[in-house]
Amino acid sequence: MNKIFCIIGKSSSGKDSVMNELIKDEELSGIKSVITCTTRPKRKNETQGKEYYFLTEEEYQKLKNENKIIEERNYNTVQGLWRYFLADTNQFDFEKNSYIIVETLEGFMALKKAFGVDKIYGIYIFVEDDIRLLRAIEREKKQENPDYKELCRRFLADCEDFSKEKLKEAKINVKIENISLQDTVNAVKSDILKIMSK
Ligand SMILES: Nc1ncnc2c1ncn2[C@@H]1O[C@H](COP(=O)(O)OP(=O)(O)OP(=O)(O)O)[C@@H](O)[C@H]1O
Repeated sequence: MNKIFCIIGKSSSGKDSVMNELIKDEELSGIKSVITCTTRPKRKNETQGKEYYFLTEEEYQKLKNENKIIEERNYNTVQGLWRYFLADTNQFDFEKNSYIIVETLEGFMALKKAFGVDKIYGIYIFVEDDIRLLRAIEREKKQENPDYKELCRRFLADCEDFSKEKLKEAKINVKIENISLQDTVNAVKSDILKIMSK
């Protein structure tokens, strides 16, 4: 059954790393990536249209005025307001394709509301906080202008965004621990193939 598969997880849990491996996998070539938009600055190793469409605040305002935003979340960061949003529903054709997207918990809930519970499948990627923080610091070190203040803000915000209560309420379909990246990718892949073949 075709669905939108949502990869969900805290900051630096490994969502993008998992996603990058899945989209390269030929067995999953029938699944289209849903690329969301953001107004946050592009990181050094990111590519326009790959991880996100990096748009300006003006471009966001235009889409908003045209009622093309399905769901959005906004963060007041130390570098200013960063928006993350999904625009335009026309891209989904469940007769033909399944889709995959990296989502927040709120985004996952919004998609269930917009498309119905049966169409949305949540995959929660997690790793213990100590490992996650170390991975976040290592990733940040490689940036041209490392922003450890923002890293800390996001780390703390995750505690609230992914509280036990919210995770329970969201009813995510499956939870997978990201110790070895390859094992995680394999687990996610086999779960997706199982669901699609039903
Ligand atoms: N299994 C793993 N073992 C070691 N390092 C990993 C593993 N998975 C991911 N990483 C590394 O951890 C860092 C965070 O991973 P990634 O950027 O994929 O996380 P994310 O969940 O997409 O984060 P964010 O939401 O903050 O963008 C990256 O530097 C990545 O290379």
